[in-house]
Amino acid sequence: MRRVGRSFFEDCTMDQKLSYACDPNSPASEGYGSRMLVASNNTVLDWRDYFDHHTLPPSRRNPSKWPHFSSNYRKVVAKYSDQMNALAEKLLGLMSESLGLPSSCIKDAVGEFYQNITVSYYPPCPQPELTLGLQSHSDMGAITLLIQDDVGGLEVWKDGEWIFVNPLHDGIFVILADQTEVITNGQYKSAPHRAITNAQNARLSVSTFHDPAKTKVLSPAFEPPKYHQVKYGDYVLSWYSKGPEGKRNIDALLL
Ligand SMILES: O=C(O)CCC(=O)C(=O)O
Ligand SMILES: [Fe+2]
Repeated sequence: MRRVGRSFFEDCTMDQKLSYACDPNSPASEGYGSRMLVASNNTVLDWRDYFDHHTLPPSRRNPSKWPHFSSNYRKVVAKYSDQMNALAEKLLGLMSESLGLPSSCIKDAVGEFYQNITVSYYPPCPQPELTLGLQSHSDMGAITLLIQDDVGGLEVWKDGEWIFVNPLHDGIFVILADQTEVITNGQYKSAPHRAITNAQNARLSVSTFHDPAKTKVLSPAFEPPKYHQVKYGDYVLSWYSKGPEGKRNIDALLL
């Protein structure tokens, strides 16, 4: 997956990339784009190019919208999507059991996965201290599975400081997202994270997001609830209108 992702960003001409351009006016639209996140005061521009693939449910999967320049690109993305889907479901099952719930509990609360695969490409940045690759945020959905190359740049906010995530070549980094925090009533917390840049090396990461349907209503599976119930589509709209900074969107749901 890393190899085909890298080939798109490094071997294709700008015209080839732009032939798959996403719609810049529609959040999370499928295709190639730059700098998705802009801070609410419009000042922060992320130092990032990306390609977003809509991969699940099967009705959203249309490989003709994915690059064809590398011969097996579409096959690799489809297979990777299926494998990440199975892993995400398994992990949510183990988390449910760890809380004394039936193993299907969190997955049932999320419903059918809406899965997006985003390949992020961070070119070397001449002045890395002036910008971020991707500003601080927590992911909106249920669970994100991330792989990165050996350059490194992902940081997670823990105990009041940013912790650098050492790249593990064969490791998959699990990032819990906001709806898992709601469903587990805060027993599992979503993790604020960001990507920093560096002046020397381009960096690649692949995030596979597993989200509820926009129509799904999420609420805590435990009493007394600590979070308001929320329709996922409303949550996404508010995330994009207020900006992602840190965890302020999920904090707004606290009772
Ligand atoms: O590039 C990374 O390591 C982080 C990517 C990320 O957080 C995201 O795509 O939501
Ligand atoms: Fe993220």
